[in-house]
Amino acid sequence: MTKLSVNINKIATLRNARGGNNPDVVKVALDAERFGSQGITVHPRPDERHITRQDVMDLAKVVTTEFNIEGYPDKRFMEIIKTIKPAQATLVPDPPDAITSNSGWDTIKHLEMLKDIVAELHGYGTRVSIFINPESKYFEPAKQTGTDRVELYTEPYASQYHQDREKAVAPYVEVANLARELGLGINAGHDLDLHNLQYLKKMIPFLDEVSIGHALVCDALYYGLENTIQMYRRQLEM
Ligand SMILES: CC(=O)[C@@H](O)[C@H](O)COP(=O)(O)O
Ligand SMILES: NCC(=O)COP(=O)(O)O
Repeated sequence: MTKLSVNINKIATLRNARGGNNPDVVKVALDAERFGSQGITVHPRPDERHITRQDVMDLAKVVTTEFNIEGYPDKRFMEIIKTIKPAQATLVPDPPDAITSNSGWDTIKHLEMLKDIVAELHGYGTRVSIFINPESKYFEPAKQTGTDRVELYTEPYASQYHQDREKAVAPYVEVANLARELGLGINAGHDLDLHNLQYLKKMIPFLDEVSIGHALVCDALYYGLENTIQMYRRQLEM
């Protein structure tokens, strides 16, 4: 079964726009779980443009599904993980000023650093996932880091989907099979939506988890959060 983890970054974006507590990210997370989300994902970026460190502390007290925290493994991020010991930490190579995550790790170049980070996170009892581009050369080194899973960076798939979905998905099928041969768990995320999700799942039926935020929150403006979460869940169960 492929789990849906709802990324609530954009709920915090809306909240921060007015400086109050509306929408309340804790309430949205609890409601998302009640509506069928099988995990909650957040990405507390250094500039706190959306999810803040305090949000993460507050959510850690109440999230009952899998709590997945994404981020660049700097001192601030590692302190957050050490403090709350979430179910999963997803390492992304984002520079502080990145408008969004736009690439996976060069696991060849950063192998030794990632090995140390993965070992430290395992010491906290946290599963580790490493954000990765669909390029085969990065997968054996990813395995060498000791990571439990990789997260396939799916923006290139999403951006090509409408032009030629077979061509768009091909590299992902190739590296997903390689990851499985290596004994790596497989997550996927970035720009997945109600148009492209079902085909990705069909072509990679053994996906462990998808984390979806931006498109899902946008869809919820039209369909409501409960209906939207169930629409995404159905895409994974077809
Ligand atoms: C790692 C990834 O692809 C996304 O989870 C990322 O967290 C999106 O970040 P923004 O919500 O800041 O665009
Ligand atoms: N890891 C991907 C994620 O959490 C959400 O990405 P997006 O759906 O906001 O693009």
